[in-house]
Amino acid sequence: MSFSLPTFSSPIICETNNNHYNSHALDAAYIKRAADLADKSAGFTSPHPNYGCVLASSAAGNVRVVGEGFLYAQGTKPAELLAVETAGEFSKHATAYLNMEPGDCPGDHIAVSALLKGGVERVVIGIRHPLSHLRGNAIRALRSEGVQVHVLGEDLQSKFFQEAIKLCQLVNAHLIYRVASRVPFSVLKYAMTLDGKIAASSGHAAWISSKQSRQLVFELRGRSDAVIVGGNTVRKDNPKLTARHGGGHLPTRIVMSQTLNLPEVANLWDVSEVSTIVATQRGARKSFQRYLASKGVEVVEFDILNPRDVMEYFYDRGYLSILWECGGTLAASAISSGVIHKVYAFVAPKVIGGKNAPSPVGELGMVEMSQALELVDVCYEQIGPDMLISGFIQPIPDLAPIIPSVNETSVIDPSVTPYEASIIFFYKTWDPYGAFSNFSPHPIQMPDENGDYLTWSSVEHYYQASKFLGVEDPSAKECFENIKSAKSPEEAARMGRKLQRQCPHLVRPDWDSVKVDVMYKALKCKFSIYPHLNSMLLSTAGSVLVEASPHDLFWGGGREGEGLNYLGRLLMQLRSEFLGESSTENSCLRM
Ligand SMILES: Nc1c(N[C@@H]2O[C@H](COP(=O)(O)O)[C@@H](O)[C@H]2O)[nH]c(=O)[nH]c1=O
Repeated sequence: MSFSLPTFSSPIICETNNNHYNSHALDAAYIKRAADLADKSAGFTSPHPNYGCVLASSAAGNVRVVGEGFLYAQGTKPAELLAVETAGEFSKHATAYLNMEPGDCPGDHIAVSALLKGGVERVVIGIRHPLSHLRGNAIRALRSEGVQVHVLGEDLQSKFFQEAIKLCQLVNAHLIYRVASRVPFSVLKYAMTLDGKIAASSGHAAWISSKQSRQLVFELRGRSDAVIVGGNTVRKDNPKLTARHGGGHLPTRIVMSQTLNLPEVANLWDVSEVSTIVATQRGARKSFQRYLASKGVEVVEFDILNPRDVMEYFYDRGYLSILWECGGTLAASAISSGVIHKVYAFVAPKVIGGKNAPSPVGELGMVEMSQALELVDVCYEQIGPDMLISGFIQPIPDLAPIIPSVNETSVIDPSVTPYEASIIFFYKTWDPYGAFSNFSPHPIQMPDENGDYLTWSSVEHYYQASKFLGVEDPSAKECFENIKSAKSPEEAARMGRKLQRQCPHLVRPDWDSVKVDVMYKALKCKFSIYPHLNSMLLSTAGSVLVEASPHDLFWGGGREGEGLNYLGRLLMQLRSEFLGESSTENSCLRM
C-alpha cells in the first residue's frame, strides 16, 4: 500500500514565532512524519500495530527534530524508546509526536516509561489505540504524571489535522478494520486489461501488468499476513505467491477450494520457504487431504466453506492483513460476504477482447448501475505503463470513542477476553494478556551449557536457539548464534522452525524430551524477574490459560481445543508454584 506520505529528507527546522497558526501546522507536519516512520517496517516483518515517534525540541527558538524511531516488529523496542535513546539529553522538555497512542503489552509501560524518563514535556497523538483493552491507558498514564497530552481531533481542532489523522488511520488501517469488523483487513488486488479482462479467453494471463506493477505486488504481499487464491487460480496459473523482495516477511499462502480438485504437483505445495494452508469443505477428498499433509501443507476444514467463516478463522489466528489475488468468482463471493475492505486495480493499456475472457469480479447480483459499489479515498497512481486505482469499499471506521474526560482517572480493568470468563486466551502481544506470549518484549537471562548467563531478547529467541544447544557440529553453533541475534521473536521463530525442518541432524537428539523443561525454565525466569508479569500471572488464578494458536497443536490450544496447550499448562503450573500451591517435583507435566 503506497501512501502518498510526505517524506522529510532532513530534520524539520522551523522558526517558531509563537503563532498559534504555526504550532498547528508544525504539529500536523510532525504527526505526518510519525505516520511515515510507522510504515517503515512494512514488508520486513509480519504485519503488527505500526508505531512511529518523532521528538522535537524548541531549544534556542528553533524547533528541531532531536530523535526518531519506529517499532520494527512485535516484541522489539517501542518507537518511543528508540526515539528517546536517539535524542539523548535533547529529549528533556521535548515534544513527542506519535501516530498512535502507545500500546505496550498490556501490563507493560515500556513506551510510556521511556517518554517519562526522557523528560518529554508534551505528547501529541494522532489517534487513540483502536484496541479497547489498550485505548486510553497510555494517555491516562502520561497525564497522571503531569505530561501535557494532546490528541488530534479531541484536544486539538484545526483544518491542518484532517490529513494528518487520515494518514495515522491509513498506516494502521489493518488494525482499525480488524477491530471494527472482527475479520482481518482484506485487500482485493487484480491486474486487468483496459477492456476489463484478467486473462485471455484461453486463460493465459502472463503478463497483463508491467514488471514495475508486479514489483509493487511483491511489496503488497510482503505487507500481508497471507495471500489468498481460489482453486481455479491454482489450476490455471500454478502461482508461487511469494513476495520475492529478497528477504523480509513472507506471507502464508491460502487456497480456498471446496472440492480439493487441485493438482498433485503445484508450486504452492513447496513449503520449504513459506507455509501454505488449504481451506476446504469438511470431508472433501480425504485422500488428497492426507497427500497435502504429507507435503507439509496445513488443511483446515469448514462446515460450509465461505469467505466470512474463513476470515473469522484467520481473525482468531491473529491475522491483521490479507491480500486476495483470486479470480472473479471468489472475488465476488468475498465482496458479497462483506470481507473485502480495499481494492487495488492495476489497469494495463492493453486490449485483449474475448467474449469469454474472465473479468476481475463475477456475479454480485446487481442489475442497475446505481447499485455499483463506489470506492472512497480513491488514489490514482501511474506505475510504469499501468494505472493503479486503489480505494476503500468500506470507509475507514471512525473508532473515535466516547471521549473520556481529561481527568478521567478510573483504571480500565483488562477486559476479560470475549470467550468464557473462566478461560483466558492469549496469542498476539497486543491481546489483553499478550504479555504471556513468548513474543513479548521481555529479555531474560539464561545459563548456557557452561553455566554462563546470556541475555536473550525474548523467550522465543531462547527456546528456538536451545534446539541447537550442545551439538558439536559447527553449523549447529552457527544456528544457535544466528537465532540469538535475530532482530525479532518472529524472525527467531521462523529461523528456528526452518532450520529444524531443513537440518534435523543439527537439532540436539534429546530435544523432544527436554523442550518442555527448556520452556519452563525460560518462563520461570521471565515471570520471576518482571514483578508486573508475575502479578499479572497470579491475577489469573482460577482461570484456565490457553495459548490461542490454532495451528501449533503442541504449545497451543488448537481451533476446537484439540491442541495440547503446553504453553498454557506451563504458565498455570508456574502460577501454582508461585502461589506456593505446588512445586515442580510433583508436577503434572513430568515427561
Ligand atoms: N497475471 C497477473 C497477475 N496474476 C496473479 O498473480 C499470480 C501469480 O503470482 P506469482 O506466481 O507469484 O508470479 C496469479 O496466480 C494471479 O493471482 N498478477 C499481476 O499483478 N499481474 C499480472 O499480470
